[in-house]
Amino acid sequence: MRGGREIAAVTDVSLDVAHGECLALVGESGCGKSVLASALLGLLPGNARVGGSALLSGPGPGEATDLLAADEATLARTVRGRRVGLVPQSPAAHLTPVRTVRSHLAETVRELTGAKGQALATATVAAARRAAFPADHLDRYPHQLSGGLAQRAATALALVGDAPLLLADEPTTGLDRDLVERTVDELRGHADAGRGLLIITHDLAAAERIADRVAVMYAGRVVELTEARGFFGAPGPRHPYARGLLDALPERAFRPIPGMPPELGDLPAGCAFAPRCARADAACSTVPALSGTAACHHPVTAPEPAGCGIRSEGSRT
Ligand SMILES: Nc1ncnc2c1ncn2[C@@H]1O[C@H](COP(=O)(O)OP(=O)(O)OP(=O)(O)O)[C@@H](O)[C@H]1O
Ligand code: NI
Repeated sequence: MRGGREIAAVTDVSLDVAHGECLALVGESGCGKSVLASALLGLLPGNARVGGSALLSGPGPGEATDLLAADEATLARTVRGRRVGLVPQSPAAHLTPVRTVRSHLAETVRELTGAKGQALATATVAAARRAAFPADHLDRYPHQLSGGLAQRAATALALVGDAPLLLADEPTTGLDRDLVERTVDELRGHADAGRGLLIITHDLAAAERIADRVAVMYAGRVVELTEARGFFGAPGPRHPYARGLLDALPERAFRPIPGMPPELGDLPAGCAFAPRCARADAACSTVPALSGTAACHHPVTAPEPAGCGIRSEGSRT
């Protein structure tokens, strides 16, 4: 909310992540990805309103906790770090400035595993190694870390608890390509061990590398939710926006989606993507429901020749 206005940052989202599964949440900046992750962990500012439910299986067999209904004490004591791990989007902001990375990691390892003494020291170094955080930088303070190192420290912290669900919000920001791959492979390992992984990323190559399914958000809504293999390969995305995201990649058509995402406080009536979409017509004045895998009145049904599907006005680079 700005200036007393109310903004719907996330609307009508329905997602699930299974044990052993990696779901990648993608979409342009400002579409609501981080708000969704923050809502699940009770980390939204006090003036935010959240409706609906978010069920996390456990703690016992056949039980589930509604994260949106849970009180702060429950979230702080039993959920955050233990049942749901978080790699936050701005890791530097989550590290205490006056403590070294070793001290941060050791505290988390002690809290979550009970390790003490030499075992704690060894486990702390091992936790850093999991996220490719260099052991000889463990005694640095947050302000002495590059963006990439702060990112790795945050990932190391999030992995310590081996939580049944891990939310990783842009976990590869600031990393070189080889470290991107190493990091997402480590995250994938979290899913391969039977846990759930929701990765939020701009990096479609990283999503393609590790995701089982992909959810595409646009202006606060999930517009496509589908198997990663068919999304990145054939037949490709069905939503024109999702198709545009892939076509914009340098290694694909390198053709940007024309225009800009709408302001969330000033959404067009009907399909929010219609003003940027070559397929839009009168039907798009109503919001399309997610039916099948895409929320679109005119989903793409077959691969299209280059130049179709996206309105071609605007610059090409
Ligand atoms: N505390 C807040 N007060 C007002 N608006 C907010 C607040 N937090 C987020 N928003 C708005 O909610 C929208 C969604 O933001 P969010 O951070 O979830 O986007 P995102 O998809 O994660 O983008 P990015 O890829 O840049 O991280 C944005 O338009 C943002 O301006
Ligand atoms: Ni974000």
